[in-house]
Amino acid sequence: MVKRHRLEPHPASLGETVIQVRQLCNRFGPHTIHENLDLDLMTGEILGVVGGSGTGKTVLLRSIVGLIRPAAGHIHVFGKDLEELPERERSVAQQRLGVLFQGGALFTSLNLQENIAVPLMEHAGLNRADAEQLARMKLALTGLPPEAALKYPSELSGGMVKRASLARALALDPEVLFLDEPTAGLDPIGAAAFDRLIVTLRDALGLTVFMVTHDLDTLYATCDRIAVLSQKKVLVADRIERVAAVDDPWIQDYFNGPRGRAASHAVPGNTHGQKE
Ligand SMILES: Nc1ncnc2c1ncn2[C@@H]1O[C@H](COP(=O)(O)OP(=O)(O)OP(=O)(O)O)[C@@H](O)[C@H]1O
Repeated sequence: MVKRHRLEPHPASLGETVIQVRQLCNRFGPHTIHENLDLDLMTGEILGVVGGSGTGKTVLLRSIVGLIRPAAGHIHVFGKDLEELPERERSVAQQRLGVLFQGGALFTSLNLQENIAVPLMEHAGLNRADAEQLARMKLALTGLPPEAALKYPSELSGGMVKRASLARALALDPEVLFLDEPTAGLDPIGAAAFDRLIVTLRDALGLTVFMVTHDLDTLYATCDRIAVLSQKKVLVADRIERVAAVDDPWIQDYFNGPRGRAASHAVPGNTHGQKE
């Protein structure tokens, strides 16, 4: 088994609230997904968002970035409610948010540098030559070799697609990065490398990261705090050892089941999960 050691914790104490979700309600027809959900995302942190399948993690992500209109509640991004902003200002605020969607969402008919050049031409007004040059720099930032720039998504491994998708999420120099299941489908070595990349980029670029994941190793290796979605709200949002101690059946199964204990044992000096 590949052990994924916890990376250096973020040196700075948690900053200000960059995203504030209050009393959020999301419904699809008769189905209520979120009911009065509250959550804060602090500047500079990596927040892991976990919960059972269908608890609404992706819906929460999509609500925050403005892709789903909530039934009720408020989402303040950089201190402003995106819904209340005029179109132009909303678009500027949304460009400060980068999203790595589940599956990557690259255009299959474009090579990698063209994929990343698209938002640079559309939103930053760059000409094609400058956009593609900057696109190659973004690809390098995510650890891809120069020759990857001219490859098409179908020619790449899963890990390379993730990196290219990350490069596209970073195209417009966002301040907050949203990741939906970033390590899903990667082998343990590729997943561990992606964990390191996320922490390195957070530190180097001063990013704040909101990450939906089921990957316990990723949670232990990268996250400053974990938010657990359950019963239509955020049940708890705290440091992992405190979350794992919460007396809730899903939390106990998840963090203190065999896989949770194995992931926590991979962290040097961690005592959580060692008691039966
Ligand atoms: N556009 C939509 N229309 C109707 N229902 C939707 C829509 N998007 C999501 N849902 C429903 O909302 C619920 C939450 O979905 P979501 O994808 O957020 O769950 P999740 O917690 O991310 O799950 P998983 O861990 O399995 O990816 C699911 O029941 C899903 O079917």
